[in-house]
Amino acid sequence: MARSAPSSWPSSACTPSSRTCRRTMSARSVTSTESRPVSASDTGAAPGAEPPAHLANPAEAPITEQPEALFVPEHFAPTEEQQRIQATRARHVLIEANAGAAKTTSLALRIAQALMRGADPAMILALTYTAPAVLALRAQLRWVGLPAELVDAIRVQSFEAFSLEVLECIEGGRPLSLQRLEQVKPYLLRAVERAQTLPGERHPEELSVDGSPAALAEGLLQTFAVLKGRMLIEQLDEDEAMSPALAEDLGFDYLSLRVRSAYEFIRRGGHPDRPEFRCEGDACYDLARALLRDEIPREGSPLAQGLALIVVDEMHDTNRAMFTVLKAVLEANRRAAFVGVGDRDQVIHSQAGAEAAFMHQSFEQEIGRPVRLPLTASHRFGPELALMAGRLAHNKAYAAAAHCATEIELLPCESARVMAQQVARLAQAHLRQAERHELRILLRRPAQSILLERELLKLGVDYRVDGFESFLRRPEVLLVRALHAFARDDFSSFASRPLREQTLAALMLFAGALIESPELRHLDAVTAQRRAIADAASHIDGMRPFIEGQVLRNASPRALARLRAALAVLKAEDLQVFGEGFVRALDPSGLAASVLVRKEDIQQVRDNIAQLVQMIVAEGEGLEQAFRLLHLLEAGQARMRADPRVSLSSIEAAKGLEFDHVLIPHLSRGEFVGEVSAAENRNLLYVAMTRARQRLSLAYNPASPSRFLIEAGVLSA
Ligand SMILES: Nc1ncnc2c1ncn2[C@@H]1O[C@H](COP(=O)(O)OP(=O)(O)OP(=O)(O)O)[C@@H](O)[C@H]1O
Repeated sequence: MARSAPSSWPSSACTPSSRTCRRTMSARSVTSTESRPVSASDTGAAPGAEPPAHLANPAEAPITEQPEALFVPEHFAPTEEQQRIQATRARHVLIEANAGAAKTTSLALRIAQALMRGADPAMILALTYTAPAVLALRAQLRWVGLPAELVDAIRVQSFEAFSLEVLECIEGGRPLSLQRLEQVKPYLLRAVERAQTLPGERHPEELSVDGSPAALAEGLLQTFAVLKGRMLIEQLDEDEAMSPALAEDLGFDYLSLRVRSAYEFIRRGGHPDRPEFRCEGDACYDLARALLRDEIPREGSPLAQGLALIVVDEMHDTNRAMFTVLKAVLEANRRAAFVGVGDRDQVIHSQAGAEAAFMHQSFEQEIGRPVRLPLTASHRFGPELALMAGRLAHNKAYAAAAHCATEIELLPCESARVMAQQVARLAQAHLRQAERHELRILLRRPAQSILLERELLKLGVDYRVDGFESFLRRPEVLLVRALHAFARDDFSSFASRPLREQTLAALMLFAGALIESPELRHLDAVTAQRRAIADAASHIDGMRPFIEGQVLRNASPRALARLRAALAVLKAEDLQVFGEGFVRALDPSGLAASVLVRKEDIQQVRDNIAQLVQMIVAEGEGLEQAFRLLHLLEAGQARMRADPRVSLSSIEAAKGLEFDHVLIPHLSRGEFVGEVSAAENRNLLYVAMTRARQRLSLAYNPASPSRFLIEAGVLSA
């Protein structure tokens, strides 16, 4: 039976552009006889009966006795499981399924179906945890066959971006946005001081700090992220005074909780309407907090957006703050249907309070009993990889669709250098293939890219980096390059303005310096620095005076001693002196520890500089030539094509995406680690492996392979 898309779309919410979109879509999506009609019985309702409350979704279209036309995607035939998700009218639907099991695709089909039913694109809201997940969902919306302008009209946003938009609407403006943890550090130190000096403090003995409070910064910020993500403080009784015993009950120390409340006081202080600043995660937290305190008016609430469909991708990464926002959005849009998808083995943000429970008991208790629908097989990769991924994820069952096959390749390499060379050759061979396939090299830590990038550049392989900077642009590498230029008084290789700006910012960061300028005194420190750097970087001759007049003059005494010692080594212009003495003189760990916050970032600086020095020494041609080579490499990199088929990235940046060929190097003991729990490292490898479509290459040192390779059954014990 042939069915056509509805001939008349509801006009109330129709904008001119969405009308155009709909016309295009209705022409494309006329269903064929192949489409399986999905009846109300799929969702538990008797055909023709009044929809029970748990099915109500009149915002999309009224339920009629007519069997419904299904949207037909362009490039593939949805499975019955996918069609059931697409056609469901259940009010709340949750889908928990393995990586690659078509969760995002099924959300895209569900959205297309809502549009078929007459929903305006503006009535659809898709929320995700990360920016890559936003891209992944948009890509699948296009893949199922929705026209580009229609996809653009659908709101696909991270919880943070959505919350920011809502808050802006309430607050009438945006507060300062702090991107780097280092920008937050001065506020943090003020908060420690405030907590320690607050009159009437009942437990001052709990607040004393041995040594510099700066050393506490990382731990404090991590604690804040968990407290905010979990909204622990907001769930306490307002009259309950904080005490060491209560802090212990909550699983935190008293000092962290007191500093947190001082920090929040400072962050909110000064502005009656909005906080002074926000950093990542704060918008979602602020909105959730305002909701819990009933500060968002129900009448005319900015959350009441007349939505017909709300979907959440990567729901396993939801934390309490996001869940609070989601609940309120559902509450304010009661006619909307909801579909959430996730995979508990992909939780890689537990540090921000992510919990798979929001797809289970919390959902059932606080929102309602959902209809759970299955997606049983991977459509991304073949059975061998599915088996490995299943073993890694605590031996869970893992099926693969019949059309998938993935080659698994093992690359034993006896050293990091050999590994870099082999991976670079593989990338070179990849680019020679006729097909425009994409190779993604996934790294656990950015420092692992240095040798590899050097080899890629040597072979003239175009590549892109995602999730971290190319090593040539990392602040610590720019610092070393700028010190060398300063020592020789030759800045000719800093020809581009953005490079000069990045370099001066890196120097200010490591010097621990603040801009001193009478003209900029009226500005806050962040804005003053941005202005001063923009001014100095506008001309190449501005580099030296800025380094002398701001960096070295305002550096902290300890940083200054390190920078001067490093300059003395560089002035010797001797490769051997450099190789033996540079790291000792600069003391990268000490330098970084006094200005950076996260232990992982401090280790990155140490590792990056160590790798850089090793690389320069290995070139073996003299110091000046080695630095010239760095500049040439950078110039070569700047000339690279815009869409290279080889990319290097962090695993976090690849989450939710997929690639024809995935290569994971450094799968050796002690190398696939970071400042997270063993469980989260395992999840990171699970996410990395399951991004592969046709080929997965795993490189490791055969003398000491990672235990994960053994647990996944890739290697025998
Ligand atoms: N019915 C189908 N037939 C063929 N391929 C399909 C089908 N459904 C989905 N796919 C493809 O399967 C792959 C995996 O789908 P998708 O990205 O939706 O999975 P996912 O469950 O969201 O994955 P992850 O959780 O790992 O991000 C995609 O390449 C998608 O285009």
